[in-house]
Amino acid sequence: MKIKNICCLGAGYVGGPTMSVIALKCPEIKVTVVDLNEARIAAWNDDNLDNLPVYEPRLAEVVGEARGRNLFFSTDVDAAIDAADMIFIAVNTPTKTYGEGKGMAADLKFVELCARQIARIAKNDKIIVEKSTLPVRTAETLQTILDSTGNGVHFEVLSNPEFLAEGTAIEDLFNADRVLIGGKQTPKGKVAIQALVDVYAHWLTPKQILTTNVWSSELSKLTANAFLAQRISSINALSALCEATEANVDEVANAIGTDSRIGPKFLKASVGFGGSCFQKDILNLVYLCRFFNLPEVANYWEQVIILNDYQKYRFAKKIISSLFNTVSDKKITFLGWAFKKDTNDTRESAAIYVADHLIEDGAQIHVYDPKVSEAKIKADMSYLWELNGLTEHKITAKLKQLFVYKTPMEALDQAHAVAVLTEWDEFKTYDWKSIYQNMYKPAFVFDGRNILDADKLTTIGFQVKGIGKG
Ligand SMILES: NC(=O)c1ccc[n+]([C@@H]2O[C@H](COP(=O)([O-])OP(=O)(O)OC[C@H]3O[C@@H](n4cnc5c(N)ncnc54)[C@H](O)[C@@H]3O)[C@@H](O)[C@H]2O)c1
Ligand SMILES: O=c1ccn([C@@H]2O[C@H](COP(=O)(O)OP(=O)(O)O[C@H]3O[C@H](CO)[C@@H](O)[C@H](O)[C@H]3O)[C@@H](O)[C@H]2O)c(=O)[nH]1
Repeated sequence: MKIKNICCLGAGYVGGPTMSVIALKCPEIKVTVVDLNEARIAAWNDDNLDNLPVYEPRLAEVVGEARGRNLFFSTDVDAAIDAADMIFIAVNTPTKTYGEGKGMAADLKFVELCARQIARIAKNDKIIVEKSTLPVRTAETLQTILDSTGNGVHFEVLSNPEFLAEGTAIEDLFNADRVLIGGKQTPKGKVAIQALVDVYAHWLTPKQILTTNVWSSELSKLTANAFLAQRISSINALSALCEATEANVDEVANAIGTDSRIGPKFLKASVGFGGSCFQKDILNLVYLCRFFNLPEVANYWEQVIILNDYQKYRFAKKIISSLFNTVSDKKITFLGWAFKKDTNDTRESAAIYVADHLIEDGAQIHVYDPKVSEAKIKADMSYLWELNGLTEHKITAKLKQLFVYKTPMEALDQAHAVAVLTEWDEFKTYDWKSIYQNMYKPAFVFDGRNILDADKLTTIGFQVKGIGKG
């Protein structure tokens, strides 16, 4: 079966880049990405490619080539569903903030709405591809909804989780370690799996395309993120021990990473992992384990999150204790707000939680991030405080302790301390000598990413505190 028309529900960080790459690599397939969010779609259609709603290196180039040729962005969801023979669901699946499973389970309401809409519109057979990250056995729920509300057409549900990391999305899609496709082992299931394999085979080798049953595919996505996050929490746990013993966490990571069984990647100690996926997916895994009455397994994975929270708190506490146990009315400059470099995404960024702790202690937080806007930074804090039950009055008061700048030098002028929250390359290139001259003394640098040259900064006169450095 040859796919001619693809539709993707959800034009976010996954739907936008993945469909752009599919369109680029498969010029004979028409790809339409739809979203309910009109502003987002307008931004994807903006003539100025600098205004795309997602910042990713090389994304503008890919969109520029395919858009209008065989790549389209639209809010007409019904028309796109009707025309497609393969429909990707790439909508958000955040942690539930209400009701049963609040704070743990994935909120599947957006996915369910997609299934109901597809069932209502579809008049011919369609392949439905789960691209969103979903709890194991969601395909069963989708199939039930599709079959019981549909117009008698056949729906074949595949699981095709996405493994791209933000900041390297295009590179990850062009040269994926692997693409995973789970489907039913029935004749129709196998045809659907092959149809999706053929899409990816436009640019990936057979070795890069793995096929499994649906449940293994769904569970592999949660497992991959749990293992990756576990490595970060492991090295971050040891960073605390390094600080107490004068060992150097980067040296320890390098020493263990050269063991080919351990490997060097994902061993960078930090202020804590962020992003929309790790925490959400592990909480979801923990919830599933408890649901299946496996409390020991649940507790094991939950510790990865507990340690990550500890790491963010520890960083904030270190700033407070170093600044003579009070940050009240002191200017602390945050370099970086995004959850990692080369993205404008701030979801679950460590910066949000560190800022919360410091603002609670009376600090004035002055932020510069090369890709994150003032509105976004303020919205991130307001959202956290709303979730924590703060009144509007209290939120307005706390926002007065938060300042955002368009240039780093303004943010750094007359600061008591600098904290590096994101590992943007440009921070390494600043004129740290003149920054020092314009700061209160003693001038502190808290490098939450261990990216700055600590020896050089110490020579200039800074008091430098890295992560996991004694
Ligand atoms: N962000 C990542 O790097 C990443 C990587 C791999 C997997 N994932 C998973 O992919 C999924 C999407 O993540 P994201 O970061 O792209 O989310 P996102 O919030 O950036 O985008 C989701 C989009 O779906 C839209 N949407 C919601 N309901 C809709 C509907 N019924 N019809 C049409 N559009 C609808 C929203 O308006 C939003 O624009 C999640 O399950 C996530 O866990 C994310
Ligand atoms: O050694 C490391 C590596 C990462 N991080 C932090 O961990 C977070 C997540 O980073 P990364 O995994 O690179 O970015 P994501 O875009 O969140 O990607 C993860 O989550 C995606 C969504 O599920 C998956 O598709 C990817 O495979 C998975 O890497 C960020 O805050 C990083 O700064 C560290 O602190 N130390």
